[in-house]
Amino acid sequence: MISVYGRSDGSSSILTSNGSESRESIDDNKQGHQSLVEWLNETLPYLNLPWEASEEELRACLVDGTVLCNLLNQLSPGSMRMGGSFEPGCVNIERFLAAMDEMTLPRFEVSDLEQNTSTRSLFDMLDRLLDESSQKMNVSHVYVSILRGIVQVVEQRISNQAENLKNQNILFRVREEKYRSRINVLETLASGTTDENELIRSEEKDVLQIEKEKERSNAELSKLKQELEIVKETHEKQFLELKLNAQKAKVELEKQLKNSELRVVEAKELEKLCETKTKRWEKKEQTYKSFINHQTEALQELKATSMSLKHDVLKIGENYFQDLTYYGIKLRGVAHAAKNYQIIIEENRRLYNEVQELKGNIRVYCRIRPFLQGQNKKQTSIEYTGENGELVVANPLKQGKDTYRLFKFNKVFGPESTQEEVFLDTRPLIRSILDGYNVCIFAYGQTGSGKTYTMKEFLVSS
Ligand SMILES: Nc1ncnc2c1ncn2[C@@H]1O[C@H](COP(=O)(O)OP(=O)(O)OP(=O)(O)O)[C@@H](O)[C@H]1O
Repeated sequence: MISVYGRSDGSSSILTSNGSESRESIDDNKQGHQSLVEWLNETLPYLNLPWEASEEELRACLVDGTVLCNLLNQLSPGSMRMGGSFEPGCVNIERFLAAMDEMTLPRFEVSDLEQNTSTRSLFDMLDRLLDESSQKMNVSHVYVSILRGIVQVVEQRISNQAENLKNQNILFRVREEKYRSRINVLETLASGTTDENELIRSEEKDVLQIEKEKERSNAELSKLKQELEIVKETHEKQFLELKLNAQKAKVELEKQLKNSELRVVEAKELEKLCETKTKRWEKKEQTYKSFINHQTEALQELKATSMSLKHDVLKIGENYFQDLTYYGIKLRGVAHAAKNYQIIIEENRRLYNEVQELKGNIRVYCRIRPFLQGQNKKQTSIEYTGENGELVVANPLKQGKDTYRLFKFNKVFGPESTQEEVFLDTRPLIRSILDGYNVCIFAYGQTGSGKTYTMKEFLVSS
């Protein structure tokens, strides 16, 4: 919609459909609006319009045409033909237009205003007429702006009336369509009953189907009721079981609560024990720390001693090496001496065995056994034993020269001779055995003469 606003200088500004207008035109429009309000209050004091009255308030004031008529009567007394009071609505506007005719101002017909399509051109024409009249009749700009405002109010009112007429036309059309549809229904009802019968049959079929469905639904309902009862029983059983379980769980929970309380007490005791243990550990830690410090000090001392020992060991090693070299030299001398010693020993051995050979390779010794216990000591046959191995044996059974018989041995051991004495005389033969010479020692004599006794001791001693 495009609205035309009056101005104090007689010009007009155009407001676009989205309501945008230049800043300059808005300021001019405000000034014109305020001057219009001031003029209306001065002309008709009973209006008592507020200084910043909005355009809507201004329109509401002017909408019924009474204020327009009063204004025209005030500006041109006696121009309005009325008896002191105005009728509301279009009557006042018609009177206002008639007064304008008398004032030879251009006018318009109310019937033209009722047609909404030509309203815009009509008001454009009015605007132009107002411009022309203001130029021709030297009417003040204020007056022209008032008239323009009046025209705008009339425009608004007429547009509202046109909108109402449109709505009424739409309502009438809707009602007409309703009535037409009812008439069509009635015509179809009157046209024949066959369609109705078919409709009735189909309705009966529908009723039968509905009854069947009702029976099915009843059966399903009874089944559902039975299932519901079963479910109810099971739920009750489950509820009882849950109740029992809950009671058991409650008892168990109480037990667990008691156990937990006991555990809490135990935990507190443990906490106390832990505290005491931590104190002990702290004490032990302190003792260990002091011990470690002591040990570190001892270790440092040990390190120092080990260093001194190492120094001493090095010194000893040096001395040992010197001693070793010294003893090596000595050992070489000893080895040299040993070589000579071996030669001397060999020589000695050779000489020794030569002595043994000189003593005799075959030696015969005689040992006289002493009398055993229970033997008569007077019944001996030994008459004489010499130191050079001579032995004289007496035979009482023979007489003369044959009574005594002389035997010659390397040595004769008497009855009092000991085992050591016998061995000392045979020991050089044992050395000859060790020197690699072959030696044979055997005993000869009658039974019980002491061969085993002598040889045993000889073997043990050797
Ligand atoms: N010189 C001795 N001094 C003391 N007792 C001896 C001596 N020689 C032997 N006898 C004793 O004489 C007993 C007989 O000695 P032995 O058994 O050595 O004789 P024997 O010659 O070996 O006899 P046989 O040929 O029967 O074996 C033993 O009881 C032994 O102890």
